Amino acid sequence: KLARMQDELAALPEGYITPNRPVHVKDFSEHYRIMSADSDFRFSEEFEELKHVGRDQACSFANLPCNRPKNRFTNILPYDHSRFKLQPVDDDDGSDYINANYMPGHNSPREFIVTQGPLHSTREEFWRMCWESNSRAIVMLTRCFEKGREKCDQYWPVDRVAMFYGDIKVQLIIDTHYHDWSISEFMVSRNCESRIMRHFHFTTWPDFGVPEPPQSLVRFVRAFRDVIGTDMRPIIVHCSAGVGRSGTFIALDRILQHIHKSDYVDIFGIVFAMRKERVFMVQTETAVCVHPSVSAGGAGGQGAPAGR
Ligand SMILES: CNC(=O)[C@H](Cc1ccc(NS(=O)(=O)O)cc1)NC(=O)[C@H](Cc1ccc(O)cc1)NC(=O)OC(C)(C)C
Repeated sequence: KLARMQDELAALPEGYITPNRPVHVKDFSEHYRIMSADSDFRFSEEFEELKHVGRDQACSFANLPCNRPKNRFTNILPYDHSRFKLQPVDDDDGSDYINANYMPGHNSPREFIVTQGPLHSTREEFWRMCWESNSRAIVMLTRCFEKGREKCDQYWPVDRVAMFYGDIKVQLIIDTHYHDWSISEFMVSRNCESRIMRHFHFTTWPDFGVPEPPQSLVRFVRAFRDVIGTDMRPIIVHCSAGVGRSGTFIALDRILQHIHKSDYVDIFGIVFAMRKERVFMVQTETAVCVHPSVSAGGAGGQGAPAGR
């Protein structure tokens, strides 16, 4: 069946971009060898085919004068059709706007909400999105400062003193530190209702770089998924722009779950689908190669918490 699918794909006319390119897991190492040969030549060719995917879609709300200051970067704007809409506040133009898009995952078409690292001026909107989406998990993939540049606001309390972000109260309950990440639990309250939200913070992934070793990211994704399971409430994912590291995290989460139940993997199709929802999802063609030995659980768990 897979061979017939691959023959049909190969027979498609020149220039037709196929949204799906399945590769059999047992062939993945050979596939990776071929694609990465000559300085990733075929990976670069395939990545180039994704360049324009989704780019014909409107970003009209992001470009409204009242919303422009809410965007961290001028070239990273949410598409209208998949943007998260905040509950509007009275007659406040733009009060439903945040730079964030719904994103499909392995378990559901709106499993994730991908967003930019909050600005100091948009931290209240960020917490409104956490509350109004009914999310119980935040994945953060950047540090607040990298190489002296602000990548993300310090939007959460660093000690047990409660912080208020608009009408939302956030109080740290517990935080556990590991070598490459920390996991915190917050009590989040609004209008006499309280919820527990978890914050999964991966701290060793440089912007435009790769985690070192890449296996640390695989371990983080597995630790995250071990805690979350298939909770159907949206998972909020952000880095600085909410495209490169966020897209790679979601792609890896999908791949690791998919290959537990299937004998093929379609990385191209996953990135193609994400780019229809948010611009530039996954920024470089050097995918984090998931060798079957890792997906079978060979990478080990979180290890003991690092010293504080
Ligand atoms: C290559 N860098 C960028 O495109 C960043 C946005 C960005 C994308 C991805 C990431 N990595 S991440 O998604 O993993 O956080 C960080 C920052 N954009 C900016 O710095 C843009 C400039 C730019 C760069 C490249 C381009 O093609 C168009 C415009 N600058 C910019 O927005 O300047 C402000 C912050 C002063 C308003």
